[in-house]
Amino acid sequence: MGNLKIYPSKLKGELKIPPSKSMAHRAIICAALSDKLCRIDNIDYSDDIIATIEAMKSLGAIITKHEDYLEVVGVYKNIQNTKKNKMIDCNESGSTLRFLIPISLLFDGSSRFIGRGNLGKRPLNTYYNIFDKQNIKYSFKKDILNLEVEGRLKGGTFEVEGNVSSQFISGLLFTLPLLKEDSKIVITTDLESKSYVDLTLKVIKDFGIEVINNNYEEFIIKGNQKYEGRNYKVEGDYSQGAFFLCADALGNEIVCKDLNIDSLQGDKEVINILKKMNVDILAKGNEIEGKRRKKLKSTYIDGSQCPDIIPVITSVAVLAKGRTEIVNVGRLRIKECDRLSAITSELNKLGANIIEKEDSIIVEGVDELEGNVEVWSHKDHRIAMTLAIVSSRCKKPIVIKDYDCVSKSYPNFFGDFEKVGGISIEWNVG
Ligand SMILES: O=C(O)C1=C[C@@H](OP(=O)(O)O)[C@@H](O)[C@H](O)C1
Ligand SMILES: C=C(OP(=O)(O)O)C(=O)O
Repeated sequence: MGNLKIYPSKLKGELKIPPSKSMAHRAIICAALSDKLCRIDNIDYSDDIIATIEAMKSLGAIITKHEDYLEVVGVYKNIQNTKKNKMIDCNESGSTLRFLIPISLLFDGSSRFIGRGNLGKRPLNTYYNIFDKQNIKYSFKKDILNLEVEGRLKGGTFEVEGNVSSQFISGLLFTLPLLKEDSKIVITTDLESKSYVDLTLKVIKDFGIEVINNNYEEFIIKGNQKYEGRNYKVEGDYSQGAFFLCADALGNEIVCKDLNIDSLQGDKEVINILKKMNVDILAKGNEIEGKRRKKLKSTYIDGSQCPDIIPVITSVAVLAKGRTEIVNVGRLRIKECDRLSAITSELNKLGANIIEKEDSIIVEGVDELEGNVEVWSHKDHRIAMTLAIVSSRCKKPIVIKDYDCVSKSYPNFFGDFEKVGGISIEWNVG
């Protein structure tokens, strides 16, 4: 994996923010389960999206990649005729894995799920509990993803915790409408990452599926429904736009294009958080820009609903006056790496003052960051991108080790970074 040396520079210009990874996963899945030929526009072929495309192909959908759109022939009519032993490589994508496990149980034969990185360590117990109740056969290895499942999911009542990963709820929401029986999902704790459930409900509805949402406490799903094929355009990604809006908060001048101000994406919360920190947000149509007032102000942040923007928000808090407390973020430990520990150690190497607690982090703002060190992405795309953005405020250059993991969600991140004036060179640490 490569290392990149970044020289501090002011970032300035306009960027088209890439399409939403979360919305793209959902649109591909719905199209691939539908009864027609669908065209999905505005697709970025990140590693995670490629994993979902390949996974749906393994289940029998016919998917053709074009430069900026995807052609999908849904598998609906052939659901009984797929290969008996299916292999689904999720790479490092938690969404692909947790969405596809229940979907695979619509099909005959067995499915083996494999993957890389931290994926085998991310929790799946919610599904194992369901398999035990429904006598679905499964076997898995500890820590390395190698899960084999075989059986037919049956409708009924599914009790699911809401505070491990919303991806289990999404996975069931995709699958249960296609069963013969009616179903109900009962959420047994507070629901975190709620907006991702909203995104699932929105996209399945766009493809013709009806679900009754009783205040996020239970979801009522009639069986025997059908995904109606249609064309779909994926909107811009707030989780990625957040990097450049936070760059604005750090004193850069980037206009983010293609962000829908009416989006349901939970990471749009970056706007409210930055406003609280003394950043004016100027929105004109689909263009958004942050303008920092004199001094960044510390604040109190609840990260339970927007985990993916917390690393980059922390990098803003590092340079805000006073103490910022970021709470309810324990689930960041079960992402591509332990993100709480990674942001604490790497930003502190640059000169930040962050204390890591079990479920929160405390940031005491500093006036400047020294840089002049090697930092590590922990092979996590959101840590690599956070470190690149904060480098613009370091006094001296930094080296990011394993920077190329950005391909998981934003393959052209460093291309865009360079486009707005970022200066970097490949660096051989030796
Ligand atoms: O459904 C989705 O698209 C996602 C849900 C979130 O996961 P959790 O629900 O596990 O927080 C988020 O962190 C992930 O990047 C994408
Ligand atoms: C955690 C992420 O994705 P996933 O859960 O799909 O691996 C992410 O994109 O930050």
